[in-house]
Amino acid sequence: MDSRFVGITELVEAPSVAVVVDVMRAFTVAAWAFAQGAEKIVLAESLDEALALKARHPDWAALKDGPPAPGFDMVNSPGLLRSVDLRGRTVVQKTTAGTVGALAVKEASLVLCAGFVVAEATARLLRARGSDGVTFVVTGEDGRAEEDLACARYIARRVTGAGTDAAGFLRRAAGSRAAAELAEGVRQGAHPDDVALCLELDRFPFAMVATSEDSLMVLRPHAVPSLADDAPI
Ligand SMILES: O=C(O)[C@H](CS(=O)(=O)O)OP(=O)(O)O
Ligand SMILES: [Mg+2]
Repeated sequence: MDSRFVGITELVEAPSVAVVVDVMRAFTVAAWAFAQGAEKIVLAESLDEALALKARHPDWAALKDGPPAPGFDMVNSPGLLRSVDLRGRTVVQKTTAGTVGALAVKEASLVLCAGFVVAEATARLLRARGSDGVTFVVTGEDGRAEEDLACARYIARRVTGAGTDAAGFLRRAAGSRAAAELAEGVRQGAHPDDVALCLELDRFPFAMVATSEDSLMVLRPHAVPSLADDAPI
């Protein structure tokens, strides 16, 4: 498999297969939202669009990064989200990096959103699809965020090679600027457990697939194929 690792601004044309990586924290949060029962996540283009969607659908739950804000129900923190009951709910998510990265590749034929918590499921889905080339969108810090690069490279290795040791990749992510900022309280809307939760390898058994639905980009959990189906097709 040919893997490319690019920042959001380096995307010139829609890749065929895109894995959009945001470890801290958008796609760790998205995975927790599904674990808490959310049916789907609508990725909003802007804060205004998120609020407009919420106004049109008052039963939806709107989520943004940074501090809490009027009109939004939740912030972009896995530690805070893990105690929220989201059964059957639609979540609208808008963050600085993760959701922007996913929307930047909305024309791709397959868009997966990922972090360490869904790494193996993501790799297995790519393996099952037999994808020749995968573009990993490293959403943080113009493509240089250590936590996203480490996760992207780990997933790429898991697609092609068995038995990749995760420890070095997780260490690299733990030493990232994002981890330090979360630990030091620089990033708002955070819980003390956020870094640890973002570094929980394979916490969830599903991948996350984004598709266009009624002109919105919608993220849903996707059960991965069983081991028996793992050979490329
Ligand atoms: O909530 C986060 O951790 C970040 C916010 S920022 O990029 O540090 O301002 O958003 P995300 O899109 O989840 O990286
Ligand atoms: Mg990030």
